[in-house]
Amino acid sequence: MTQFPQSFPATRMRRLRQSPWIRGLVAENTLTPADLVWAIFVHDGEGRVPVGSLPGIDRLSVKEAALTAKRASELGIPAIALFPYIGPEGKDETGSGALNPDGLVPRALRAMKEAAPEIGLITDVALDAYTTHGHDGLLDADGTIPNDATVEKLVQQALAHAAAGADIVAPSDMMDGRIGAIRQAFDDEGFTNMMILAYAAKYASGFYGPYRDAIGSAKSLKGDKKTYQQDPANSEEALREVALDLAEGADMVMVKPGLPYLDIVHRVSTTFGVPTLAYQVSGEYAQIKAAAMNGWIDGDRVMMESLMCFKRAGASGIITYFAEEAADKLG
Ligand SMILES: NCc1[nH]cc(CCC(=O)O)c1CC(=O)O
Ligand SMILES: [Mg+2]
Repeated sequence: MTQFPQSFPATRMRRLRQSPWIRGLVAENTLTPADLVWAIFVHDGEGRVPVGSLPGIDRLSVKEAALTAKRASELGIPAIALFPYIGPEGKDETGSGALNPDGLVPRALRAMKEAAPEIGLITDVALDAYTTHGHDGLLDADGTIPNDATVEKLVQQALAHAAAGADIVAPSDMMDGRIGAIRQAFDDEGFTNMMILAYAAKYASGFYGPYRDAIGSAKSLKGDKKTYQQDPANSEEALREVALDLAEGADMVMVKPGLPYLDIVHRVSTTFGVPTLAYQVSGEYAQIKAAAMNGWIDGDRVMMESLMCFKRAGASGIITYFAEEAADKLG
């Protein structure tokens, strides 16, 4: 522990806070558009469709997604994470739509790559958007989510994304062993340079509410995800999860949700020293927007403060629905 021999009045901490230039000079952390990953929703229809529980966020057609990739490039945002809205007609019991090499996500990937090849594209590997029951995996008759059978599906989904031009796949399902299985399949198929961002420490959280609305799984979700996502009471467990995913071949790890879990972000980044991303999830975005719309907080200020806090905690980057707004302000 550092020693602090200073004492008042020789030391006055307020000297370094007296004007913007000195505050800027001594700032310990910075936030730039390069820290942001823009989370977007894509749909199979035309144009943009607002998501009621995420004010300012629309589901985007493939065409709009391509324009968004160009916009990201203009704003200096390095990467986009895309999440599909799949209507009832595209869902089934086993989530077979997730494996379709010409499905919505592969088509969006191709269009976005063509529009802005300089932007990194990150896909969500999980079955929840595609299953009638809304779980990230398969669902057995007795209500269990079978681990190993689910992993086989996820491998196929990840391969479809890689073939369509994804730069990073991000398995968000929390099955055991899926990172190793995906890495093995990538190596077998020649996708040696595919990056894997593991949602290593993902908690069973109430903060995902608006997202499930956005991808069309809110109404269909049977039960909860507590048998595969982590218990919010635990942090040692998060370190074990991260260690396993790194050993299995993850290049980067993610902690999710974000703000309420900054202690986990900090512990992971200091313990492992690997790129650690944090996901400012839908419920966090919605809280800030709702309070701002009521005039209870200054929305812009709280947006920027929340993003800076991720950096201070040790995040290498932040997946956020605020990416466009924040990058615009920072630009
Ligand atoms: N594969 C599921 C997935 N991927 C990203 C989110 C949540 C993101 C958010 O709330 O913004 C979820 C939701 C869940 O686990 O139920
Ligand atoms: Mg795990």
